[in-house]
Amino acid sequence: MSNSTHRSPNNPILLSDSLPVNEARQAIHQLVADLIQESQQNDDTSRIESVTLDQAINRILAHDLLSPINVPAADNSAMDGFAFNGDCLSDSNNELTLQVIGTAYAGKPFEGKVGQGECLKIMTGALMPKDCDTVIPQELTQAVTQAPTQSTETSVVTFKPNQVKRGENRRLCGEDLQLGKAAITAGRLLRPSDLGLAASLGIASLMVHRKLKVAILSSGDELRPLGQTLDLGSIYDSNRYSLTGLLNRLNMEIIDCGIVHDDPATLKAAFIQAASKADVLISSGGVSVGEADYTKQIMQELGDVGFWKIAMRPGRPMAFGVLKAVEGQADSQKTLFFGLPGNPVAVMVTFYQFVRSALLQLNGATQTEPPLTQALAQAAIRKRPGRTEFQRGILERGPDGKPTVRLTGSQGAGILRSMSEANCFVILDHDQGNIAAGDWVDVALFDGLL
Ligand SMILES: Nc1nc2c(c(=O)[nH]1)N[C@H]1C(S)=C(S)[C@@H](COP(=O)(O)OP(=O)(O)OC[C@H]3O[C@@H](n4cnc5c(N)ncnc54)[C@H](O)[C@@H]3O)O[C@H]1N2
Ligand code: MOO
Repeated sequence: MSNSTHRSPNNPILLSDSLPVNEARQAIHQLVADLIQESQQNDDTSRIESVTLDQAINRILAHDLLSPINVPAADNSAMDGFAFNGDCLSDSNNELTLQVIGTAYAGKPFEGKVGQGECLKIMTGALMPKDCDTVIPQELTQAVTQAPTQSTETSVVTFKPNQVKRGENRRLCGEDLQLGKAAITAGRLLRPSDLGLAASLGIASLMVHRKLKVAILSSGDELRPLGQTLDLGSIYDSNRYSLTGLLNRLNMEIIDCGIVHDDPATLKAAFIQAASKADVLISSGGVSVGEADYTKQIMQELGDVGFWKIAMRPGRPMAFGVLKAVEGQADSQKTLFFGLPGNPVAVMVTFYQFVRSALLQLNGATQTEPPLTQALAQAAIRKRPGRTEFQRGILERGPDGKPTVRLTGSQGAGILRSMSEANCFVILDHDQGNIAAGDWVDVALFDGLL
């Protein structure tokens, strides 16, 4: 990371009492950009690997994928119907009659010549004969068999010449993809359609950025692992499981560092260990005012980490910066660090708002922002201006067909059920005040479908 003050997580601007969400996002984006630049200078080719298409979903394409062929490879029919030369078309409403001289099937082209007054029965996907440029769909024609003993190949079809325009219902060579042009550009988070597209080009494997190694740990004396009986005041560690789910959805390689208790030496050892193995470390808990003091001290020794109070709810306290695997060593491997607040909903909100985009950016993705949509609030929502709020909601279609959203009950930062029952965040802007029933609000869906 650069030592320039404006890029440091400890920048004085960032220490303002409440940092607006957008400024926090910008600072994270800049630091990640610096880390990427550094690794490019080191010419780190180990960050790229080849994977077969069945392993490529949710990976990030490392180089432009150039098409080795035209798609389609030749002009072909987009409809089941009759192919002919458009010279015979006109604005006339009078029936035109063409002689059917053969059939072209997908994968079995017609090799003969189609002359004036003639046409060819053609199936969707079949190659267009070179004399033909237009296809009339079968349902717009009437087949007239010339003589009961003759086959369809010698029958005629009639249709109105004003029902189709020259060149219609034909897919042109290269109209989908052109030979040598980028079919998918570098930085794409690969979706099912991209895998299909690569396969349609005959490409069986893709060069992708290697999975990021993301270490996770939970900090807190009250935390117990699953399987242990709870004593008074202790709770099960749920954050590591929410984080595991979030990271699996992004196809990251997870290094689970377990629960670390509130002891400076243990915490420091855990951070050093995680930093020596991982590209990114995400911890939860231990960043609020009371607890941050010794965490701050450790962070200062291990790297450059800022402790932020962000103008958002939930997710107000958060630590962010870089850690080094070896204390005080300038060229030690750098690990991006997110110290998320301990409250279970705050963990998921801060992951959504800050960590997700940073991981995608660090992993080479060009499009890192999740899409937003809008819905009508089913009921009034209380909101104080001066902070961004991430309420949990259910997006559904209202009786008039318009998208509406309702909140999932109590919205406390520790109430994980409010997340579990929701299918979206209702995002209320920094300057936004109370919302009235029927107002439009921003909504971010949890699930991507295609
Ligand atoms: N005086 C102040 N107190 C607090 C402030 C503040 O600004 N001033 N901020 C509050 C907010 S907002 C949050 S969020 C929390 C964040 O504190 P920590 O990050 O130090 O988190 P903890 O205190 O460790 O835990 C908070 C809460 O979450 C539970 N927790 C923690 N880890 C886990 C886990 N892995 N699985 C399940 N639940 C977990 C923990 O038991 C606490 O109930 O600080 C406020 N206080
Ligand atoms: O903002 Mo805290 O992060 O409420 O949970």
